[in-house]
Amino acid sequence: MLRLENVSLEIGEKKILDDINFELKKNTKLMVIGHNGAGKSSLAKAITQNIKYKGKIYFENKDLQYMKATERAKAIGYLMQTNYIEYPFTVEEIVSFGRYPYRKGILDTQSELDKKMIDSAIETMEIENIRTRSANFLSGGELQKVFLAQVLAQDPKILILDEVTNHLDISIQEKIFSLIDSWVKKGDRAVISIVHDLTLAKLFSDNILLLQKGKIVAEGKASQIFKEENINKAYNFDVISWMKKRAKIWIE
Ligand SMILES: Nc1ncnc2c1ncn2[C@@H]1O[C@H](COP(=O)(O)OP(=O)(O)OP(=O)(O)O)[C@@H](O)[C@H]1O
Repeated sequence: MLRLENVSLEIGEKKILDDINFELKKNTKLMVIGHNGAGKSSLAKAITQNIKYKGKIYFENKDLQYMKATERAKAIGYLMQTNYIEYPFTVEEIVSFGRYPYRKGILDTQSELDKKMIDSAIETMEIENIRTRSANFLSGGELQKVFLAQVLAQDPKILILDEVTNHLDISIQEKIFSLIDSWVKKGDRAVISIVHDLTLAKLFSDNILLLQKGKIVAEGKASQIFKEENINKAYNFDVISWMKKRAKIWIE
């Protein structure tokens, strides 16, 4: 579905992404993990064409660089790590922006399908109660749900979610990843989630990419990635002992 070939990115002297190669298959949930500054968000920006890179990125064998912006938006939906809105759009308006790739022009009216997708995204994210409210006065968690609803309304084939559970309380975190599970199960779709929470990565991934200083240092199922020799080295920290210690305090 998505293929990266020798993707590299340098800013000044610094190598941000270093010869990245991987393939994202249909019906897969891929999690990207790694230390702060490992290159996770830069990888998301390269895939979504928000940053210049060397190498090739293909969506269904089409070079993403040469796809029209609207075609790319139908292929890939991107929820950035930080989102803010300056103009006081309503929640419904923000969600409806997800449908722009399907309109003929800025003045084109919403189709029945647009309305259906907007309603469905609002219902899925359980934000009906704030539908007519201005986004300027929403809490961080509410705003995050609104942006996720927008990207669901966009109905892409691949979702790229950068720290999607930012601002969301623990009960919503579980819900969001279960929802992403169901979204992928609809078929012919895939998701790439960048997460810091290694428990979420273990629970909700089919595959994991472990990045360290812009390089993929391990790739595979959670059972392979969370081996001490991989994970402790990549974080330069005894991750496994720390995770065990954390888990232990909740077991009586
Ligand atoms: N436009 C830029 N100019 C200079 N350096 C940049 C730029 N964008 C990213 N970087 C650097 O590239 C490195 C990787 O950044 P990136 O945001 O991709 O990391 P990350 O793995 O997502 O980190 P975090 O977990 O902290 O969000 C960092 O050292 C960052 O400072």
